[in-house]
Amino acid sequence: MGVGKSTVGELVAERLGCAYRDTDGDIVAEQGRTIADIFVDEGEPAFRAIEKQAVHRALAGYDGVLALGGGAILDADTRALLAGQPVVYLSMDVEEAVKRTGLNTARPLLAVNPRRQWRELMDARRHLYTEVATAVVATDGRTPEEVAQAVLDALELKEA
Ligand SMILES: Nc1ncnc2c1ncn2[C@@H]1O[C@H](COP(=O)(O)OP(=O)(O)O)[C@@H](O)[C@H]1O
Ligand SMILES: O=C(O)C1=C[C@@H](OP(=O)(O)O)[C@@H](O)[C@H](O)C1
Ligand SMILES: [Mg+2]
Repeated sequence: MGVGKSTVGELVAERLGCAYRDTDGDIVAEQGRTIADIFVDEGEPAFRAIEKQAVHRALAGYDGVLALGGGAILDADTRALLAGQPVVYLSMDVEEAVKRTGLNTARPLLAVNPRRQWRELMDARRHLYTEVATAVVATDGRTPEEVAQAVLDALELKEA
């Protein structure tokens, strides 16, 4: 969360001259409410069910860059769907995470103590990010443009 998937995903798509979509954006458009409101109204399990459908719909016949929400890979079917696709895991350390997400209330899972909650989520999820990733790109100390370039390099893709 907050590592730059949405920001960098869009930049990578621009450079490749291909489509871009973000499953959180799709969910907000389809539901007509924010991610935070879905969590408050219906809870995390309901959000995960909506998210799973959104990822499956987004990937069907898709040719472009897709930014996922950070928790999408908690679902085993979603992880299976990602197998065989180029998947980039963007990483950062906890201090960078707090800088990028700390004052923002859009991410309900970081709402109370962002440093502790981010660390706990990463401890629970790191192995899943590693499992689905075909490339890992560190984002600490890099601008979004530099991260986008590192993603293209890691995937051995050239700008359009
Ligand atoms: N490389 C970077 N360096 C500094 N800030 C960044 C970087 N990438 C993204 N950000 C900022 O961090 C915040 C979270 O980015 P976002 O793309 O929404 O992350 P994600 O989709 O992974 O949660 C945004 O305010 C964004 O502008
Ligand atoms: O990691 C998570 O569980 C979540 C990440 C968020 O997306 P970003 O990773 O784009 O912030 C969003 O889907 C929701 O707040 C839950
Ligand atoms: Mg995002």
